[in-house]
Amino acid sequence: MAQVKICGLTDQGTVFAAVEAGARFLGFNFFPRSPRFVKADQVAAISRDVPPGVARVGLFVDPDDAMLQTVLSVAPLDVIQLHGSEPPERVVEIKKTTGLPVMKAVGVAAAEDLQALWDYGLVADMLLIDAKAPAGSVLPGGNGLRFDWRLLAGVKPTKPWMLAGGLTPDSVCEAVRLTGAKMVDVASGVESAPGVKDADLIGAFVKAANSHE
Ligand SMILES: O=C(O)c1ccccc1N[C@@H]1O[C@H](COP(=O)(O)O)[C@@H](O)[C@H]1O
Repeated sequence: MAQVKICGLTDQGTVFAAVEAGARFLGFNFFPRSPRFVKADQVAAISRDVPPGVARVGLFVDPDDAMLQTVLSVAPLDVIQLHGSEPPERVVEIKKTTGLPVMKAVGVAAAEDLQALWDYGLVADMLLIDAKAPAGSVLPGGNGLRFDWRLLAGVKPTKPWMLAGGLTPDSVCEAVRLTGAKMVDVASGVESAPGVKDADLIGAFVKAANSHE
């Protein structure tokens, strides 16, 4: 059984669908170039009735302090997800300036990429292990790409971590089995078109993530 984060929610209906399905993390994407981008005031409106125990995660890509302050002055967030090339010192700064826990994304394509898990494990509160975006991609994540999950065999990060990258209702159970992930994150795998979440797929994803012992 793995806890689920549904990332890239933009409307009340799918926030409700994710909560109803049992998602424990709701992701709101503040990267302007993403098809899942959502404005802070919209997040404030659609996340108002989120029950206790469900964390609202703000996804940022190399944000400056002004951007973080602007968003946080409007949108109620519980966790900051950093999905850019923020170095460890910047993770420390953002934790300090926002006062929120930070989940740092680490892109993995090969065994050598795993070193970053130890580096960021020293400073971040949580880690997000995602497929590394191909060079030249517009999006550093959310591309529906997976990595070779066998790379994580025997790897025990020092901080709580989520598995991400190309997960779908059909693949998430196998991903959890192979990696031992206790938390999983999905964006494109529960959409009917880029940026358009599908309540049935969200339900199927959470059910599949929970079906592994
Ligand atoms: O979803 C996006 O548009 C996005 C944009 C920029 C950075 C990260 C993004 N999404 C994150 O990427 C992973 C995997 O997504 P997918 O399931 O493969 O589509 C996930 O952690 C999202 O939070």
